[in-house]
Amino acid sequence: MLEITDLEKVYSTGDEALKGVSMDVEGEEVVSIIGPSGAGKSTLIRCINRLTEPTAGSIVLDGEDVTTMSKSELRNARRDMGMIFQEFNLVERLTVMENVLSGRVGYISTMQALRRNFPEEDVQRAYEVLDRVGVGGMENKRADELSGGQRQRIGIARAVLQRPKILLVDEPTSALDPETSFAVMELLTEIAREEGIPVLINIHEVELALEYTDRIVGLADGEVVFKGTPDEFDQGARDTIYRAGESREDQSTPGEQVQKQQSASVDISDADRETSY
Ligand SMILES: Nc1ncnc2c1ncn2[C@@H]1O[C@H](COP(=O)(O)OP(=O)(O)OP(=O)(O)O)[C@@H](O)[C@H]1O
Repeated sequence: MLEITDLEKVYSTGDEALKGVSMDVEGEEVVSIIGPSGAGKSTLIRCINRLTEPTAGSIVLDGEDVTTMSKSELRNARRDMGMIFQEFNLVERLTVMENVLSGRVGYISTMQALRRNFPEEDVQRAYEVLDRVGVGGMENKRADELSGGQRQRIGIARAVLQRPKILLVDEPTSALDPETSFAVMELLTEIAREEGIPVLINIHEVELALEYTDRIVGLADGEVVFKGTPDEFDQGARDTIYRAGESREDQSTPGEQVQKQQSASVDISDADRETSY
């Protein structure tokens, strides 16, 4: 279904975020990517739909290489990839229903989109999906009137309405309290099973990865250092992922780290791409 081979990403700042990552996601499995801060987890997820442009390697989704696609091919391919974000990426001043229906924008003409003229069946399904994710009855509320957990449910509903072939999830619980985090992970994995699609999740909290995912990929300093099931994830694996990252992080001086942060915030080429999704 999704096959990533020798993926590399070097940012314009010179940061080597991914150094030849290979992994795959099959069938209906839920795979988590874990690793210390700066390991390259977000970069990996975002390279898959080219929100971040990979430097080298291939990403094959359902037999098609995403890395070599033209803009219009990529637009079509993105319909197959439902993306769920850490900060929800909702349009705050729009209603819940408008936000959810934006998941269908890739399927209608520009004129229809401008008039927000969605087919009746999309609207009906939006009601059903909103009900399923636990926010039925909130269709006419503005997104900025909702709690974090409710917003993430809308984010999930929007991705599901897209009828994607895979869900890509970037730190879905980082902005949520622990109880809501468990509820959102449960919902996400249940929904994926109901829809019969695989999920790739970048997740900070190891405990959530162990509880809710079928397979774990451990990244440290841009490299895959662990692949296995939650049962195989022992203290040795934990040390490999987190100590490897720590010892490598320690190699740069505090001055170098500040410099890195400053240059990371001005990577215009990648920031631009974020807004064009
Ligand atoms: N836009 C950018 N420009 C330059 N460097 C970047 C950019 N985004 C990330 N990086 C660098 O790439 C490396 C990997 O970052 P990434 O955000 O992918 O890691 P992560 O594992 O998701 O970290 P976290 O868990 O803290 O979000 C880091 O060294 C980071 O500083």
